[in-house]
Amino acid sequence: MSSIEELKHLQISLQDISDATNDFSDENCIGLGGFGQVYKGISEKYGTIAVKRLSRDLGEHSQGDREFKTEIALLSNYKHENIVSLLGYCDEDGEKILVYKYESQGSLDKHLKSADLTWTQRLNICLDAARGLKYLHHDVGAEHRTLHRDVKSANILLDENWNAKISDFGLSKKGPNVPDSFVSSNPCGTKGYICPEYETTGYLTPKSDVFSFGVVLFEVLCGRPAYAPVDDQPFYIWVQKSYKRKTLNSIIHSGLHEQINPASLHAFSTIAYQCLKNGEERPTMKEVVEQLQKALGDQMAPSEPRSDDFDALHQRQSRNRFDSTFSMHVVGIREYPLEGLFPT
Ligand SMILES: Nc1ncnc2c1ncn2[C@@H]1O[C@H](COP(=O)(O)OP(=O)(O)OP(=O)(O)O)[C@@H](O)[C@H]1O
Ligand SMILES: [Mg+2]
Repeated sequence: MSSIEELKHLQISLQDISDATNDFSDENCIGLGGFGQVYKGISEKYGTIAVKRLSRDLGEHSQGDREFKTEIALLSNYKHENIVSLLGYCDEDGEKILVYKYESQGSLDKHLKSADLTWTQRLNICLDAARGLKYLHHDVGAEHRTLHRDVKSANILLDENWNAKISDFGLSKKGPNVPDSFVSSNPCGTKGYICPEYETTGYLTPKSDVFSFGVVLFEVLCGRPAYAPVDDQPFYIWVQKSYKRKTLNSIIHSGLHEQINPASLHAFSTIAYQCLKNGEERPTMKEVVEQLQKALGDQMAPSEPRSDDFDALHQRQSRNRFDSTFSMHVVGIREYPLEGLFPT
């Protein structure tokens, strides 16, 4: 883990950020999150940027301050096409600001309902995001292995070509040899996406991210956000019931009916459903990537007939469905405090 001293080269002056955002003008404000306001800016050096300004009332040593330091420390270590790029940061005059490459299509949650976003585009977005998470869980090397802890469609950003990138690492946990399971004392995650066992036990594992990602997959399929309950029940319970009753046809985004190849829908919904199972039974992100690749391949295959009656096909295919169980090696319950990532 880099110390803040080693990251000095990432510093951007407050003056440069202020110039780029028209002195943080309201017209430049593009969003508001838990960290504070987000502004679009144009910088001579970096081009179009997104500027996250920590709310002053979150203050020093607050959760926001910890998230600020975690985000810088983590993102400076990651280089992957499906992970958002941190260009720099500013810690000056009591301001704490993160500067990212601007992703022109914004976050995935804003596009869920869009009739213009095709099934193939949706599949590619999910596959990109899954590759980003797979990188964090498996590919980055033991030393930098990371649980994201706040996987949701608002934290998946889209560039001008609809390539997806995982963002918002502030809540992430990492450390040398992050264990497969630990108890978190910090509040984390977002309602609608948090796995049920975390709410009751406080346990976090890579499978917690997998659960949240499964929720995102169903958001993409149904074209609605998971933070809103449906029929007085959490979104994930609603989709689980529909999957089990084989009535998915009635809950998928109406604009997708005509486009989805039934085999693709089968592969996609099956892996999404597996992600929502109990911790041990959920797939790894590696397996999620493989199944999404299959869903994309099935969609591109020209010979498959389109069918409006996916549920009938699902009933036939479900006998052969992807149903392996995945074991997880639990090495113990440990706490990785975020303090200490940086010298104080
Ligand atoms: N790099 C970026 N490029 C373009 N838009 C961005 C970028 N980063 C953030 N945004 C926009 O700003 C909004 C707010 O982002 P932010 O991450 O602060 O909040 P959030 O994701 O809604 O919630 P949380 O605080 O839990 O992450 C996003 O939904 C997105 O639309
Ligand atoms: Mg966010």
